[in-house]
Amino acid sequence: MSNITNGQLVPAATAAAADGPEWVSEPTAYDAILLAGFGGPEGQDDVIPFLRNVTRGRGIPEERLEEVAHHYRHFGGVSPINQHNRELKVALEEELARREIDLPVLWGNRNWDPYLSDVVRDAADQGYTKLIAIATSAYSSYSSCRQYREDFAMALDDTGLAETVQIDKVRQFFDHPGFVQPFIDGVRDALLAARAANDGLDLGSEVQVLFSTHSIPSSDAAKSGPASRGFDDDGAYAAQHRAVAEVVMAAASAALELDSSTTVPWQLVFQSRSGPPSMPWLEPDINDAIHALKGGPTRAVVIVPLGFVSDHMEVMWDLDNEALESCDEEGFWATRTPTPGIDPVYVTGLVDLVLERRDGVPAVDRPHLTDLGPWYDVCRPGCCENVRLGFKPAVSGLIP
Ligand SMILES: CC1=C(CCC(=O)O)c2cc3nc(cc4[nH]c(cc5[nH]c(cc1n2)c(C)c5CCC(=O)O)c(CCC(=O)O)c4C)C(CCC(=O)O)=C3C
Ligand SMILES: [Fe+2]
Repeated sequence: MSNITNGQLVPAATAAAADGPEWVSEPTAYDAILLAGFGGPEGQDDVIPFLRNVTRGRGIPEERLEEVAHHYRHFGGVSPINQHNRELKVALEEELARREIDLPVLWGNRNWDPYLSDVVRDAADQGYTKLIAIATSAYSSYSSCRQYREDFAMALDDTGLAETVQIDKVRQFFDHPGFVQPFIDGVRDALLAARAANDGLDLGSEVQVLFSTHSIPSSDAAKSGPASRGFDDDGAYAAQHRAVAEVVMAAASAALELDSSTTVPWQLVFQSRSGPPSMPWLEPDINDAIHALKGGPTRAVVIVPLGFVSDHMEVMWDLDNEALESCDEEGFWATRTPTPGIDPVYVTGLVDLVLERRDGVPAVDRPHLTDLGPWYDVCRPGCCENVRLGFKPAVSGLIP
């Protein structure tokens, strides 16, 4: 049976109504999990070809590419991200075995070996034709959701397997407890450390928690999420981050038993801006936000990599190197909290996401920590469109 309609791929079982309560897809007998990563270089010779893969047709200025190449070169041309995904694959396999769930985990990347096309071909060779994808990306936007869906469609097209292999994708998991809990633990521990290291620190005024995520072009932000939800100019992308940050602050404050009159100051900031300076991207930049704290009551800064699932290059360079240095310049005590990585609560949560999808668990029974969720199994028409690059076929989305 074909799952291509109007040039757009849709899964065999799609939600009936655009935004109705019945948006959950039907139970599906998946036969394998597709762990889909970003990919990264694994040696100096890989750096330039990798950057070309990522930025093809994107209008990223040459200076920016040279700068980013330098970040990779500094670490021997090796991004830690592939190793993270190898470790995550093993952790998922162990969790599946522990729960006696018979689903193999196949790993493929968008931008580097092992490429998605090769993995999809291998899957079909082994007889796996109903894949449930976990992309290592939690929020809604072109770069963090739709681009994965387009690359799945491209892999099916490249391999000629669009008629044979179905690729569905678990919902965006920004507000799933498995993803959020490691950030809550991290903020709690960081606030304790800040208090221990700074005599008489007033958590209600002298600390600043900076929730950092990848900046994206403002035009992508505006299109993130379904138009029908009526998000403001920065779209679902910013709204989801703000909502999760609120949950993290409330839970960490509760864990520290702060009295109800103490509100720890926090803000959402953006990092790793790329693209030409003339193109608007989400702001403020984390370094500008740190410098802007100068002259105020702030003595300690807690940096939370809320937009990232592991300590990859953007975390190692842009946060651990640049942002911590900005804090140092202003004389602030500073720390960076962990990413989910292979935290058991995160790994368990990812397996739960696969099972709720396999079993068609009703929306009301799906764990979610913000009012925005639980997010959709199947993306709404036009969700996370890229107005710069134009329409491309994508799996796991409803037809416009
Ligand atoms: C939202 C978002 C995430 C988070 C969601 C997710 O995790 O998927 C993310 C993750 C990542 N981004 C990564 C690397 C890069 N991203 C680039 C470029 C871009 N990212 C963008 C957005 C995002 N990116 C955008 C809008 C661009 C401009 C080009 C375009 O319109 O597409 C460039 C080109 C150079 C530059 O411009 O910086 C590189 C090298 C790595 C791997 C790191 C490693 O190797 O450890 C990871 C995990
Ligand atoms: Fe990126």
